[in-house]
Amino acid sequence: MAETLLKIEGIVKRFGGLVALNNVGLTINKGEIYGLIGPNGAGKTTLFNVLTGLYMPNEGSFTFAGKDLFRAKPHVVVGTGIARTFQNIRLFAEMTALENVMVGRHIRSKAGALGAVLRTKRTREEEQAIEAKAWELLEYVGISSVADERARNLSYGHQRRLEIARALATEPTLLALDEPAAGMNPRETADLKDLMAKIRNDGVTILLIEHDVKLMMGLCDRIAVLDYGKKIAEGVPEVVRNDPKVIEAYLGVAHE
Ligand SMILES: Nc1ncnc2c1ncn2[C@@H]1O[C@H](COP(=O)(O)OP(=O)(O)OP(=O)(O)O)[C@@H](O)[C@H]1O
Repeated sequence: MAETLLKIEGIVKRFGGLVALNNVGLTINKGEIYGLIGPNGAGKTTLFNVLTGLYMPNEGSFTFAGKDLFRAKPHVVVGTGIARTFQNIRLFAEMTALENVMVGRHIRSKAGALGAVLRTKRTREEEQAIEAKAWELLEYVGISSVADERARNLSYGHQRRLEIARALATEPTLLALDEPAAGMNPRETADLKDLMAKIRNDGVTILLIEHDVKLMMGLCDRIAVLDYGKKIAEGVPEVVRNDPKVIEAYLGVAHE
């Protein structure tokens, strides 16, 4: 029996008169790669923003790992185990790759602000542990060779991986990736697919937005399709791919 990790029901998000999410419900099981597809403006990123506390939903319910996260603030969401990356890369451009990951890791640190100012032994030890973990994560995503480069000087593919490492630094149970393959060449996309499979095999559930239909069909366990803020289909890739509503709204001829 699949174990439910995330469950939303009846989520409504309005921007003035625009209903960006219209009564959306879905369940993500522990250990799966769950895909979200749909045309531009369908509400995919809005849903991510609701799930990570950046947007307050108007209606609905949201539980994660048994906790009520409806209208929870971003730091509460992260603390509960949801991490994300952004469609438009949001790294600290002037910091090194290593420092970027260390920032992500600080959320799990215990010494606190006073300890950081006083540079207590405990703080120093913790700082070393954070740095060691950051190195480990850079190795994990395959970019430790550029650990000391500033983020802004990294290639696009490396920046995407760095964002993933930074998100993983918060030790998430659910990793939400918003178009991680956007702008990547086929080689980088294939490598990214392997990385996502590895992350899932290591026990992290993945929620993924992507327009690369081939990638999604080959990687996801289940896929939901949004169109004009409504979920119009959900299921295993094979079923979603052949759903006439999905073909009409999104897949069309171009993706076949
Ligand atoms: N902060 C906001 N204020 C007003 N309208 C918004 C806001 N964010 C999103 N919208 C609107 O909500 C709708 C859904 O947008 P959203 O970005 O979630 O779509 P999407 O499916 O992620 O699209 P894309 O594939 O282009 O990223 C769009 O009509 C968009 O203009």
